[in-house]
Amino acid sequence: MNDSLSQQNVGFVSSQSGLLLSLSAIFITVYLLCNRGPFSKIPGPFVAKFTNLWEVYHARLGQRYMAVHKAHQRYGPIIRLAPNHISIADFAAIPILHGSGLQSLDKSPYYKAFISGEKASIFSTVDRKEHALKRRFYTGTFAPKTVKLYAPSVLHVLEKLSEKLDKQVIESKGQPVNLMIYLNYFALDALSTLAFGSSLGTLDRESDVLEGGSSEGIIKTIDEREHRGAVVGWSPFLQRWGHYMPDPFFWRGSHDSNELDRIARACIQERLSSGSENIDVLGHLIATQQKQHGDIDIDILVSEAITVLIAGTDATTNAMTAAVFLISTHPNVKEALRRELESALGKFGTPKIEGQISGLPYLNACVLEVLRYHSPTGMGLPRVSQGFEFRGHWFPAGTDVSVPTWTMQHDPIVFGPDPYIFRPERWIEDPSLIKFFMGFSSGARSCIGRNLAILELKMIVAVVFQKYDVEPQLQRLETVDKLMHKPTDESGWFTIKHRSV
Ligand code: HEM
Repeated sequence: MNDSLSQQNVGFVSSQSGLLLSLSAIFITVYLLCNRGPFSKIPGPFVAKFTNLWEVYHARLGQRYMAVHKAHQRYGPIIRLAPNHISIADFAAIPILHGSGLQSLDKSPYYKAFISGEKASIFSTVDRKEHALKRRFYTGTFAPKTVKLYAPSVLHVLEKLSEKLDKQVIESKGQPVNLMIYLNYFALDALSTLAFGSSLGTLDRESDVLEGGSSEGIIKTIDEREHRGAVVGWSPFLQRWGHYMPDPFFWRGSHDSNELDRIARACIQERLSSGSENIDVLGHLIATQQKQHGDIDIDILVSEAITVLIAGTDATTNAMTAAVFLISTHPNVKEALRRELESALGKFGTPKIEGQISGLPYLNACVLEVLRYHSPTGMGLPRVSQGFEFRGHWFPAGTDVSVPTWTMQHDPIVFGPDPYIFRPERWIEDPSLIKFFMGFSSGARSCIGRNLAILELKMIVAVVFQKYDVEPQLQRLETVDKLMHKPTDESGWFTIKHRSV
């Protein structure tokens, strides 16, 4: 009896000391993480000191940009978002992170989550040298004077969109219409016309279901791929093992990607055998490949054409939807815009050539303000430090660093006391604000499609507000943050009628 009691005592004492040891180990680890290491003085959400799950969690909720913004408001301009990721809300950090040429930093391994298949694209490749080679492939493809040559193709798709909207005015009988889906069809058709040499024909069919693809359609496929990448990107564990997760969020949506690949390949093959010399993105890519390598590698052409389609469609659709929402809910802006458009295009007139709208200052200010206020790429774009000092902090090589785009585009020190107000006039009152515009990023990894994106945005805004009266269903623009910061589906519904004389 005494023996068993003393054995129990020994067991109790040893389990107590085990517990004590574990607690001490946890305490020491927490203490060391909080008080030692290069980032011990950098504040941030408490859990972010130990795990990248803080970022994964907010990305999965689709509100990461706002979580980062609130964290900056609470902890200051330099904060820790994960054990190895620091967010720097300071314009002075932009040239360090987003410099040109060899001054640029590698993209963070976050982007590996967007590699589909074997090869990384111009967007997803993280390595600077590999990227520089890919970027050379696009030399001149999206230069301002080249994009002007694409305008007739885009205007042709715009006419088709306008016909479909005319039909909707009659058929909807005043009930709300999903305008965002039509803008998405427009972006898909315009970009496939330019990049595949042949339109995906989504406006004609009023459907994004591809022949042989799943009934969910290509828009949902792109959206799911982006959201999945935007979540697993923050966690090397999920990048590797995510597709074994029971949650279908981590693996669905690959079927339509294969269909897109098949369609792009067929269009490109047809174009190559026809010998056509159309002036479009595909024509440029073929010519550059011949010049640089002397022959054609169809795998590269297919992969780049799909990259252009995916990179260009989603961001442009989001920006166009946000533009229609924001302008239609700001009557003063809408009236000022219509005055300018009418003086350039006549009453209810729509653009027939690009030159009619490219130089309109108020239209330009509206586009800049949409991209600032809504920020289609709201997140900080993560880069890998090569070792630099900033504001008294040392960021050793290998640290992930980013500048939070949405937060910076709402900085009251730069944009004045009303950064949360949609007010295009600010760009006309103070043209020097353009130095702080981050809509397309900057430096070596900035957007190659910005000239085309701006052209499409201006065309859509001109046609929608010259021809129609649109009214959103929601009172305010609701958004969700995936890879892109986008209007929710509900924000895309509008009633639409012709403008009365
Ligand atoms: C309003 C529309 C658009 C916005 C706001 C936008 C924004 C951006 C931003 C911020 C980046 C940098 C991404 C990063 O560093 O992670 C980027 C890159 C890129 N964009 Fe766009 N974009 C738009 C439209 C387009 C269009 C129309 C195209 C193609 C025709 C395009 C093609 C690309 C490509 C290929 C990259 C990767 C460039 C590189 O890494 O060298 N984008 N875009």
